[in-house]
Amino acid sequence: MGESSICQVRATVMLYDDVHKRWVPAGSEAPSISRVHIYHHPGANSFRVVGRTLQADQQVVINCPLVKGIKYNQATPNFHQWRDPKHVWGLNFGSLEDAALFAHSMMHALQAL
Ligand SMILES: CC(=O)N[C@@H](Cc1ccccc1Cl)C(=O)N1CCC[C@]12C=C[C@@H]1CC[C@@H](C(=O)N3CCC[C@@H]4C=C[C@H]5CC[C@@H](C(=O)O)N5C(=O)[C@H]43)N1C2=O
Repeated sequence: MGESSICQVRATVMLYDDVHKRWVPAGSEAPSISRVHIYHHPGANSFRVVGRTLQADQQVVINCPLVKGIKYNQATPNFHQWRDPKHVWGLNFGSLEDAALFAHSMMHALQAL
């Protein structure tokens, strides 16, 4: 039994560049919409956020394990963010519905850990 997707949304995945104090698109230079999933591995009871660009190249722009205690910050209805040991991730959602769906699944995952 592998991983299954518990939600998929469209979002632009951003990383915060602490040096220059600005957000940069994850992956390539140009901001692009990605399909972002939260995958659940029932065996290990683990979750991770995986996003791939919608273009043909399907570049993986985020592959972030979720660990217990992560604070998920809904900075605005459309822009949510969280920290991992090395990065600050930001998701600019394609719609408010996607934002709400992702937040719901994220909160579920964080409670299940
Ligand atoms: C304690 C802690 O870690 N605090 C973190 C947040 C946090 C809290 C709790 C748990 C986890 C975390 Cl992560 C923190 O405050 N962080 C994380 C790194 C960046 C930031 C620091 C300073 C700047 C000031 C402004 C603010 C900001 O970035 N935005 C405002 C709200 C939405 C607004 C929306 C979109 C992005 C797209 C580009 C830019 C723009 O709109 O042009 N932008 C924005 O400007 C966005 N900041 C942050 O969020």
